[in-house]
Amino acid sequence: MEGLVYARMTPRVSFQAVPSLNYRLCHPFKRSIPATVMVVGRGRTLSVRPIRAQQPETKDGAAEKEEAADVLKVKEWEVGMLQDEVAASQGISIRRRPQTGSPVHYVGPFEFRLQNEGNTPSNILEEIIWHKDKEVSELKERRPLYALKKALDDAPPTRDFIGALKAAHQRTGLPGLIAEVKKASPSRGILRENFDPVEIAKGYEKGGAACISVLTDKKYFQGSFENLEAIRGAGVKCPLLCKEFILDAWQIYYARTKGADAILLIAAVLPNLDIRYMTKICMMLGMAALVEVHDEREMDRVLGIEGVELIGINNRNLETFEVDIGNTKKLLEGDRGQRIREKGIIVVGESGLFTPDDINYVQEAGVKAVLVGESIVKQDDPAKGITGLFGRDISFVTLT
Ligand SMILES: O=C(O)c1ccccc1NCC(=O)[C@H](O)[C@H](O)COP(=O)(O)O
Repeated sequence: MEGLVYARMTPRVSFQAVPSLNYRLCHPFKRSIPATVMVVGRGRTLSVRPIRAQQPETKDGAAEKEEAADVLKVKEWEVGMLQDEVAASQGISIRRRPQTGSPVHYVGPFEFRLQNEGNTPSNILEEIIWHKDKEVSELKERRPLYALKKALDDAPPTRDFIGALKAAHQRTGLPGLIAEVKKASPSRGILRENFDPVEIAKGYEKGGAACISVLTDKKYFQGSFENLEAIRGAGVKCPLLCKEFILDAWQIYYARTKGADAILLIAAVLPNLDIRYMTKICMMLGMAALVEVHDEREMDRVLGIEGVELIGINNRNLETFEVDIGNTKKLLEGDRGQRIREKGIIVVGESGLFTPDDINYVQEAGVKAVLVGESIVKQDDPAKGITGLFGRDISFVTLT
C-alpha cells in the first residue's frame, strides 16, 4: 500500500538521506530548511524516537565540519547516482550503494528508521557490493593510494597467470585448473571447518593445479588478505588470483601489495569503462584480469572491451545461487564462440564442477581452464580431490 508521511523538520537539521525515484525527501542535504519532509513509497516501516538535543544556531567549528561532511555526502551521492545510471544503461541491475542512504535518519531530536527499496538490497550480490563499497571507502581513508603505490616496490614479483593456464592445458590436454581456497560461501555455508589455507594451497599445487584462487572477503566467505599473503609467503609457486569484489582501482593495488598475480572483475557489477580502466591497470602492474560473466548480455559487453584476455563464465547465478553448468555451453555457442576463438581469449568455466564428466562437458563446450572450489576444498586431501575431479592424476600427465 502506498504510504504518505509528513513530518515537520526543525531548523538546522543535518540530513543523511538522499532522494530516489521511490523515496523523496525535499531538499535532503540543505541545512536550516524550515521545510516539510515528505516520504512517499511502498512497503516501508517508519519509526521515530527522540535521540538528541537540538543543536545551537551559531556556526561553530563542529557545525562547519558537519556542513562540509554534508557537502561531501551530496557529491558522493551524485557520483553514485551517475555510476548507477551508466550501469543501468548497460543492463547492470546491481546498485553500487543504497540510493536513499542508511535506513537510519536523524531529524532534529528524532531518529527515523525507514526501510524501503532504496536502502534494502534486492539480492545477496547487491548486499555484498554495498558492504564492500563501505569497507573500501574506510580502507582507502586509512591507506590512501599514494601510500599503497609506494608499497608496490616491496611486493613480490608477479607471475604469469594466463601463461600458467595455457602451459597446463598444453601439458595435460585438459583444462588448466584454478583451484579455490574457500572456507565458506553465502550459498553453501561453511565448506571446511579445519581450514588451513597454506596447507590447502600446497595440496592443490602438489595435485597439479595451474593457479590458485584465494577468497579474501571476510564477511561473506570467511577469507582474508592474510591468507593470500601467507600462501605467497609459504613458497607456493602457482600464480594467485585474488578473489574479491573489486569496485575501485585502489583494491587492485592493494591486492598486488599482498602478492596477487590476478584479480577478478565481475561484469554484473562493473560498467564497461571500469572494466577497461581496471584491465589497463592490471596490465601496467603485470597482473591478469579474469572478467566474469553470467549471461549473453554480459558476454557481449565484455567481448566489446579492448584488452580482455581471460573471461570466466560463472555457472552460478550470483543473485539466485542457481547453478547450471549448461550455462558455459550456452554462452560459447555460435558467433560468440567464434569471436572468442578469433580473439584468442582463454575461457574459464566456473562453479558447480564436481566430476570428470563435468570437466569433459565444459571442455567440449570450449573452455581451456576451470575454476573449482567446493568439490576439492571439501576433501581431506585436496591433491586427491583434484585427482578425483579429473578422473586421473594430473600432476604428472604430459602429452606425448
Ligand atoms: O559461492 C557463492 O555462494 C557466491 C555467492 C555470491 C557471490 C559469489 C559466490 N561465489 C563465487 C564463485 O562463483 C565460486 O567461488 C567459484 O566459482 C567456485 O565455485 P564452486 O566450485 O562451485 O565452489
